[in-house]
Amino acid sequence: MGSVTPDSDFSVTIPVIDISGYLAGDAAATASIVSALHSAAISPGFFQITGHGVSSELRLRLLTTLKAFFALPADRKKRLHRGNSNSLRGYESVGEQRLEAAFADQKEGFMIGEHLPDGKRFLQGPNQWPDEDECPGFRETFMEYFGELRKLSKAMFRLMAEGLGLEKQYFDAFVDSRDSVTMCRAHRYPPTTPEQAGKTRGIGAHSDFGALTLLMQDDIGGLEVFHRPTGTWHPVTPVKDAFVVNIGDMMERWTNNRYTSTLHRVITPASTRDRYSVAFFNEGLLDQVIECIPTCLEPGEKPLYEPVVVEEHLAKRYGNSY
Ligand SMILES: O=C(O)CCC(=O)C(=O)O
Ligand SMILES: [Fe+2]
Repeated sequence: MGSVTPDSDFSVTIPVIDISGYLAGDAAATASIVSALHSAAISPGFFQITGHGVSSELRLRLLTTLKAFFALPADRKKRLHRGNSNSLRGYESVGEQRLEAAFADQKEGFMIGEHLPDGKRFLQGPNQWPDEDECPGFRETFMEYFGELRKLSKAMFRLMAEGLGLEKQYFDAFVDSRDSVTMCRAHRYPPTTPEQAGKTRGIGAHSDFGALTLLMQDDIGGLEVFHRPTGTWHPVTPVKDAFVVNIGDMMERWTNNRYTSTLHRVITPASTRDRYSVAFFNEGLLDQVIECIPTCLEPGEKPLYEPVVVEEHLAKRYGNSY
């Protein structure tokens, strides 16, 4: 994927949507939130949400404990390597994932999910954690955040359901069952030099595999989305207190391409500071069949995709990226 300098007179707008009216139960506000979200999901497939109710205290506490975790000695982190896990839980060092063939991602990560002690299925299983005295509060804070993002995800799916003309509980079981697969990965992107900036990838160009991603990013910047018609890259500029939300491949397929799963990447800007982000991937229920949602088909229109089971779809996509 070549990098093209954006035209000076062309930019992609990433809408910022305040969802507080919906959370407060305001019907008029909800109608306009549903419509803003629906059109953002169609294009550009990325938006940012504010007024989401996840406290700044929790977000800051998570960032603080993440910094402490990534600052642990390498051998302590490697003890928690995701290679120990059947469900990709745990630590990965810089360069281990490759989302764009020509570049090893310049990030380190730590993945958690719902703790399922006897996980026998794909992506299901126990988490790995550092000892409490090594990294006080890390486990508790990360799991508290995980629970909050689960709740917020359910709200986002309800808004999408309304936008798609479905009953609002349509996705509830998919997103919020005990067995719903949700992978949450924290990242640290080491700073880069002016010489290296633009030549390496924090994370290579990719689209997300699952249905919907909620991302917390700090104020460094570097996340970019691809505009296919012009072949140009555009920043997702950090907005204070906002989560970035994007449509993944599963939702694109489910909606018969009504919603767009947009290619994105992270170019680590030249900086003296690390960049931190935390992605929450809603991957759904492994046995769910993803098959064109009825309201996404005009009379006479044909589904673009064969039905696929979530587990098969994810196994293929995760397999290709590691
Ligand atoms: O760190 C970011 O800003 C984006 C991460 C991302 O795209 C991913 O993990 O899929
Ligand atoms: Fe992504």
